[in-house]
Amino acid sequence: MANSQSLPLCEKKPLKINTVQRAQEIAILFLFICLLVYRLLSLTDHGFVWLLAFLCESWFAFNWVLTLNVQWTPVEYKTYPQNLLQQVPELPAVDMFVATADAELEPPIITVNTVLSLLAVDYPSHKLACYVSDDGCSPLTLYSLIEASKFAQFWVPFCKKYNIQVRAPFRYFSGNSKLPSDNPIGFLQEWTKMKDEYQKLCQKIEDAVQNLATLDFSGDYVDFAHIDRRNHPTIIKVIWENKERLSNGLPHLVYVAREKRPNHSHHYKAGAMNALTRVSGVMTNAPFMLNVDCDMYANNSKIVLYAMCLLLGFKDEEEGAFVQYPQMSYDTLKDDPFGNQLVLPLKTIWPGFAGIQGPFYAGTGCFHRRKVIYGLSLVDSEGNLTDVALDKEEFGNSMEFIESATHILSEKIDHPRDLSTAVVDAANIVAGSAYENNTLWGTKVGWVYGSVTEDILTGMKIHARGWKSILCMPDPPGFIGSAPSSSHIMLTQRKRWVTGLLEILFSKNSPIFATGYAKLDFRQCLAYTNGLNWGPKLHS
Ligand SMILES: O=c1ccn([C@@H]2O[C@H](COP(=O)(O)OP(=O)(O)O[C@H]3O[C@H](CO)[C@@H](O)[C@H](O)[C@H]3O)[C@@H](O)[C@H]2O)c(=O)[nH]1
Ligand SMILES: [Mn+2]
Repeated sequence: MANSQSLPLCEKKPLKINTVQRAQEIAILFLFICLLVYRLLSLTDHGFVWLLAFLCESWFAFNWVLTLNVQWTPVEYKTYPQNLLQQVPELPAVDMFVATADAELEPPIITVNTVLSLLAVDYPSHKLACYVSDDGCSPLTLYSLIEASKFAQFWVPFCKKYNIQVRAPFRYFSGNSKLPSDNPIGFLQEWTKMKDEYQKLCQKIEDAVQNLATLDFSGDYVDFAHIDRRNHPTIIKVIWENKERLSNGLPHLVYVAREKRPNHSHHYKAGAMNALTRVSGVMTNAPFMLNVDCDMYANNSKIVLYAMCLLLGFKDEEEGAFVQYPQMSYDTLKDDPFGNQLVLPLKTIWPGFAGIQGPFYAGTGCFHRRKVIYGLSLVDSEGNLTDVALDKEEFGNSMEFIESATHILSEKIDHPRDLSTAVVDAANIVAGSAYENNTLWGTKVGWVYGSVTEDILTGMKIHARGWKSILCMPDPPGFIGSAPSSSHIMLTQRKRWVTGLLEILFSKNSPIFATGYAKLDFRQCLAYTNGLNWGPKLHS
């Protein structure tokens, strides 16, 4: 940890407020109130129509209050990675999760690019491990990752040597990235070689996609022969192990297809994240976990350093249960008719939430403290940290996992271990489909089940336990993902989001209860209510 005498790792600063705009907003609110009072006073004279108008205007006014609340105290965070490198000689380990679910809808080359961008971040490689969860249980995904790990042996040193910014090769070679202006000696030669190698990688993956039937189901792929993606045992493959623990080598890369059985609910992405949490727990047990969707590549090579500045830089850990990078998209349609760029939220909603109890968890581009995911609360009358009891009923039946979780909750740092057969066997057990039966996984521990917007629900429950969260908006942006490619796909996605959000608002998990009975800040409750109400607001 950084010592308190030293230079800061980060700062939280209020954003400048436009006073003219603020005055206008207050004036509008005042007019709303006058109008509502006038309606009320003259209700008896005009009857039903007046009442209807009163109700509509009240709804409008209520939404105005919600909007103002979010935008009232925006903040920004600044980070100082150079101070981190000077003052924290032993940087903490980070486990990085990438989730993919369907090799057809989410082409392996996209997942591969996300993985490559993570393997190449500026952070000591022996402190990183990348886990890919494949809910599609596809040999193509495994094959692509194996090939990508070979390419990474050249790509990662190349990126670090020339300080390349965008380390997802498909973006780097797409022509949007600038070549270094000073053109160092040998650069062009290496650049050309790298481009060739990347094209070969694409070709190999494309060939495999076209000729899946001819894939040789022996060796690494033997588990995939006659596989049924809805009914199969766990498959875990250590694709690359940084055995010598080289700080300038490649991070571990592990493929995980958790067990699926038709009579067991797999809880979609939340289930995948919980399985990866346990698998990584018994394998590397890093105190911090990053999770990204398979189509969200790291666009800024310093993402882990920034996040660590924010997670280690405040005296009170309570300041940050998680660090969230806003969601952004590339290749949106001209003029962005569907608002996929989410431009307005970047200016208002994200900094606004950050100024209350912290940004919501957006499901991707987020660094979590592992102990918070294990259910650690800040709610103790003496102000002490409290944790959920650590036993099989809560965490499941793996002694290896219980031991690793005990270390995390008691702040003990695990010694790095080899990813041996015994370790992989333990990981197989915790990725089993029945592992969570009669445990607290999905309720008090891990990602919360029961919502299609599990991210918002999981984040809100963390806030309700008294934690704050932190926004990280560096320039260039930390993560960029693909936007829905057609209006049809966009509408399906939006419908899913809107339904999920409304379900949370009207369930026992509603922020209204969480502010009454738990530690959700009242203004944060209003901010969540505003967000959960996004659908009806959009269309009213
Ligand atoms: O059974 C599943 C279903 C999905 N996923 C993965 O989850 C991610 C998100 O799913 P997607 O279908 O792409 O949903 P989006 O609407 O694009 O995602 C946004 O909304 C989701 C629900 O709120 C969040 O989980 C995401 O992080 C957020 O980016 C993808 O990487 C999927 O591969 C799984 O691993 N297993
Ligand atoms: Mn997606």
